[in-house]
Amino acid sequence: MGDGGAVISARGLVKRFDDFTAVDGIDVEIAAGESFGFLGPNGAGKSSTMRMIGCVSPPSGGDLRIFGLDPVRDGVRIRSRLGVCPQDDSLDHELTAMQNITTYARYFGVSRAHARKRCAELLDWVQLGERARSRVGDLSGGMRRRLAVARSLVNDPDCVLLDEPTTGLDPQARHLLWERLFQLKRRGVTLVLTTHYMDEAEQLCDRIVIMDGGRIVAEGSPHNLIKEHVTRDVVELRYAGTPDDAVLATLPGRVEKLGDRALLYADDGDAALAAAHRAGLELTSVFVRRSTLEDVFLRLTGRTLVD
Ligand SMILES: Nc1ncnc2c1ncn2[C@@H]1O[C@H](COP(=O)(O)OP(=O)(O)OP(=O)(O)O)[C@@H](O)[C@H]1O
Repeated sequence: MGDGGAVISARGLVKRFDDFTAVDGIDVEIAAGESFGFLGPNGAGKSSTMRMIGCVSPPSGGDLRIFGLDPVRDGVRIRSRLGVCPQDDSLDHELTAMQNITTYARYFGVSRAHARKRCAELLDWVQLGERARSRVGDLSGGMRRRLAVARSLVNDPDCVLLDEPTTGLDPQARHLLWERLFQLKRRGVTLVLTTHYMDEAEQLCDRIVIMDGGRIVAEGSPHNLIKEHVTRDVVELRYAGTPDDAVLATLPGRVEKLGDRALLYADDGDAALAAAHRAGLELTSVFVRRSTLEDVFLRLTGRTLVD
């Protein structure tokens, strides 16, 4: 495979659109069997990176290897081992669920007889067996996402690229899809996904990079990133009016002001909460929670992921 077993290896990877740089020299190494995420807000450069990895958009600079191969020269060989689930499902809404997958299977040279069996198995696996004959236009958003995932597996790929797999889905549909992705992970399939949902990154990924403005601002396991960049707990303080900065400065821990609320970062949230009550702030609501990747992003960029 080359690159010491790396499925994906990028060095100084760049993507430019005319004079705009969408991906600005990133280094990424993804090992076989890993579940890896690109986390970042809209416009961070996640999809541009995925499209280069998926061999649909050539890099403007740097070095990229997938399975040790060059995506520009060896795109066909790479794609035969990759599953790609793009952000816009690119499903044909006039065709049935089954037809969407069988058509795709033929691109990969799966024989007609075998394609039918394989596609039926995949539809069952994503719980769409009973909707095989339904037109895609009649399926819900969650069903379409599951169909797109099933379709990306027709060639039995070693690595699956999922661009925002659950954006726009309701919680039940997201959890069903997550469960299926866990199954793939357990089978040893390498998963590479983009997301702007921190809980998705925390749930699914062994390791993530946080992207902002085309660059990587942090890398590590979700657990370690939180440990490294923020405290264990956060107290969310909502207040009436404008709080006195001098009072906020007396609170134990780092304070981050965000519009109508302040975040108080402290390892012992309950003690910090008690101190906030004692400080005499005019609070309308308070609660203590564990720090998340959202807090890491805020710490590193000064912005929230959903800005
Ligand atoms: N084909 C293109 N031509 C010009 N600019 C582009 C093109 N594709 C992407 N961009 C720009 O590159 C930047 C990064 O876009 P990209 O889609 O990679 O971000 P993203 O992190 O995936 O965000 P999103 O979650 O919105 O998809 C954006 O500012 C976008 O407008």
